[in-house]
Amino acid sequence: MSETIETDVIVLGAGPVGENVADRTRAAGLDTVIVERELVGGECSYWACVPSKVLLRSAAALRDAKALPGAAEAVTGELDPQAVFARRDRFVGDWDDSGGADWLASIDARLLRGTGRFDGPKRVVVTDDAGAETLVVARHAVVVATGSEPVVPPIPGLAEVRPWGSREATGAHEVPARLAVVGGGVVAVEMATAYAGFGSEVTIIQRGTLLHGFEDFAGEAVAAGLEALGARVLLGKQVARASRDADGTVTLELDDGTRVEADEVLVATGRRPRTGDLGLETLGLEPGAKLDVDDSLAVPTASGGWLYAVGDVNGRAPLTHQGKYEARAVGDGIAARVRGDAPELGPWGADAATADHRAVPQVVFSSPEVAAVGLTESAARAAGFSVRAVEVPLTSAQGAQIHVDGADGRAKLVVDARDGLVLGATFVGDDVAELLHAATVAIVGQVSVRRLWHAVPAFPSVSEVWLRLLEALGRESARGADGGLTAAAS
Ligand SMILES: Cc1cc2nc3c(=O)[nH]c(=O)nc-3n(C[C@H](O)[C@H](O)[C@H](O)COP(=O)(O)OP(=O)(O)OC[C@H]3O[C@@H](n4cnc5c(N)ncnc54)[C@H](O)[C@@H]3O)c2cc1C
Ligand SMILES: NC(=O)c1ccc[n+]([C@@H]2O[C@H](COP(=O)([O-])OP(=O)(O)OC[C@H]3O[C@@H](n4cnc5c(N)ncnc54)[C@H](O)[C@@H]3O)[C@@H](O)[C@H]2O)c1
Repeated sequence: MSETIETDVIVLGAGPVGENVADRTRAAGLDTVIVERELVGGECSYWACVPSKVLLRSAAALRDAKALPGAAEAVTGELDPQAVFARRDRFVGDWDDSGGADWLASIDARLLRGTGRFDGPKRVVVTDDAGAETLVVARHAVVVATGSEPVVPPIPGLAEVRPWGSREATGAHEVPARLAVVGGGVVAVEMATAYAGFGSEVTIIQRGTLLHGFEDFAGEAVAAGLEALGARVLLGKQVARASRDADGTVTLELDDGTRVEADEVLVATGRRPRTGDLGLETLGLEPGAKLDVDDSLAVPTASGGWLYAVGDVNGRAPLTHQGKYEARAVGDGIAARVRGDAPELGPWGADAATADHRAVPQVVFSSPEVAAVGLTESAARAAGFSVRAVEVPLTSAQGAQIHVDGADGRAKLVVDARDGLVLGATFVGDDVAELLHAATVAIVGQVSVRRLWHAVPAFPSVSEVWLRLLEALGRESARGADGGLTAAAS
């Protein structure tokens, strides 16, 4: 061991979540060492959220312009993928993390570059690229924020065709003429949308339906949207085997005998927590498994309350914004304990990640977009709520018709019939992302539909769809403690 460092808090992983932990612990004056083996900023900044959204944005803007008389006539050329890739390169800083490292330096967090591994409680050994080892010992806490890694299913021949993962799809500099996409989750539909927008001949192969876990109409609309972009959508089919010819063509044989040929194949079949090589066995925990946490983000099985896990690695809500929310809670909670104060850990307390269970917002930047928060109708019923659910077309708000010609889409509100509180909302349509936060505020703020009648959406904004949803619940929902819904619940 070349060196031993003592510090108040160790943060393992400098993705968006680890960075936010360090931000809070440093704000509280705690000495903080943050360990990163790749790029400060993590998956999200360089290979996930940011580049994927940049790849999607230009084609979406072009589609909108082409759907608007007056603007359409001004569009005289086609999308230029190379210009989009150049814009993406700018957003990811050409995969240079000096900006992130400078920011860590500016808050006086100590960045240790290398791979961190536990060597017993509160002890992490960091090995740098040259093999030099540093032992870091935490006085108070270790926060694991090592993210997740893609899973490639054991389909015969698949690994041998050298498939793309999300890194290759978000980092590409060329557009394959034909792209096959295996999977039907968020990565699959967003990347299928992006490459269809670039002019690739896209085939998406999914064993079930698209966007499982969202309201059914979301996946159905996205499947129709992909077909409208020229993609082939094969649902209820599995890839049985894969091979690549000498000329580079990949052939996927499906379980029903269908053959799909492509120049590249993107495997987007989910991710697992990155805990396989963290030395968890030295803590009596299982390597490779997600780190289960309580609402203070502590790993309860580790004695002494010094071990925390935030972001993708705990498997609660693997999204950047939700991980950053957990990071703020855990950083402040650790600081409170060190000061000798009791952290606020009750539901909706400052140091508790309550929203992970009740109000996780997510936007899928497909065409149409999908924006959802809270429970779907079926999840609410499964959880035992007495449910009232209503759906309206997005174009019932005139703002949606003005926004773009040929507008389409749906909005759905799921309400607890016993007290009129909002349990969940889903919006599908062009540019619906910005509708979502109002629904998140309604759920977290425990605003009843009775009170929502007084939240008047501006005319002619797309937000008027909220009024249409209330009208679908009925004017009687403006009265009574339960919003008048009990009688109408099923
Ligand atoms: C294609 C794609 C698009 C996505 N788009 C969105 C989106 O639009 N919105 C959204 O909210 N979410 C999106 N996500 C999910 C989002 O990327 C993750 O939720 C987010 O990156 C999780 O942050 P994290 O800090 O927990 O993990 P990561 O971003 O994975 O960061 C973990 C960091 O820890 C480091 N690390 C791991 N092990 C060690 C170790 N032993 N020692 C030292 N360092 C280590 C890694 O190098 C990495 O930098 C997307 C994901 C993908 C794949
Ligand atoms: N806009 C966003 O918020 C955004 C964008 C991209 C990714 N993400 C997050 O990143 C994470 C990873 O996304 P993802 O799409 O890779 O995972 P996912 O879990 O959302 O979807 C995985 C898909 O792969 C399919 N699948 C799994 N095993 C398979 C097999 N053996 N054969 C065929 N299909 C199989 C599943 O049915 C599912 O459709 C998710 O947590 C997601 O929410 C978020």
